[in-house]
Amino acid sequence: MTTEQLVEQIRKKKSFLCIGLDVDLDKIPPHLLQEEDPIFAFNKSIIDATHELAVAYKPNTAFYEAYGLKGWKALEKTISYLNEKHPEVYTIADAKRGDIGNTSTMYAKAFFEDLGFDSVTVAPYMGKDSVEPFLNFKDKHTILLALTSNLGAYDFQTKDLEGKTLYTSVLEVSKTWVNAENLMYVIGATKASYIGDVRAIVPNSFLLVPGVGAQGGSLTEVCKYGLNEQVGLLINSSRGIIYASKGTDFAEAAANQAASLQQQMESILNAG
Ligand SMILES: O=c1ccn([C@@H]2O[C@H](COP(=O)(O)O)[C@@H](O)[C@H]2O)c(=O)[nH]1
Repeated sequence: MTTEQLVEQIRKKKSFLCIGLDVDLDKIPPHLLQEEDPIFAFNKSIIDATHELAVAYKPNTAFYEAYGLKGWKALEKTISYLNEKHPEVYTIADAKRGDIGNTSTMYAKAFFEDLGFDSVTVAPYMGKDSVEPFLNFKDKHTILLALTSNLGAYDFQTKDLEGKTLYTSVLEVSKTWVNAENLMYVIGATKASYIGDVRAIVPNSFLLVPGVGAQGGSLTEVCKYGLNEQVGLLINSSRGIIYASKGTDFAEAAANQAASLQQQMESILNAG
């Protein structure tokens, strides 16, 4: 999907919500465990109930890899379902990959060609040649970890490196790479006070912002400095939406949580 198509969806739905499909078999409604594929059954119900409220879905691959072959099959079924039934939604494989060039090329093929995701999250630590293979794919986005939502972000990302912080270098240097227009960045919602600085370096890029809901980040704070002319934000919530109820009403409860965030987003967009 192109950035323009994503922006069109955001304007149409008045939403920049991304729903995280982080499926944990210990947390889904027990009645689904009798299904042949409980992970897919859960995802399908959540997607069907929320697709008009969200513009993106983000399965975190760890939650599928943890279940071996049946987890990977559920991931394949989920992305196929999204691409076939809801082709207008944007898809993110939250896989946090990145390796030497030829290996990165294989990661990119796995997520973009085999599975058919629109984007994949990538760690910048191994530098330019580890990221550029992802950037070579037309109409696909590479979402670079810049300033993450967890506490450990302060261990390295905010540390000074030759007069600037490490995450600032990630933003500045990555902007110079070939096909940099295919980059987006992960900025944690818990780091809202840094978003003005981020926008000073990447005013036009999309930011994937996890950390609202279960991690305590504030949508309003993120939007204050994060919005740009194309909206430029995808706000992710996973547990706060998909585990709103463990009963038979789980999909409806998820839709209510998603609707609450979508309404806040609509008000913010109308006010801007
Ligand atoms: O900095 C980051 C990068 C990725 N994540 C991922 O986003 C979701 C957040 O889930 P919640 O349940 O809404 O907290 C999850 O998949 C994380 O691995 C992040 O939180 N922070």
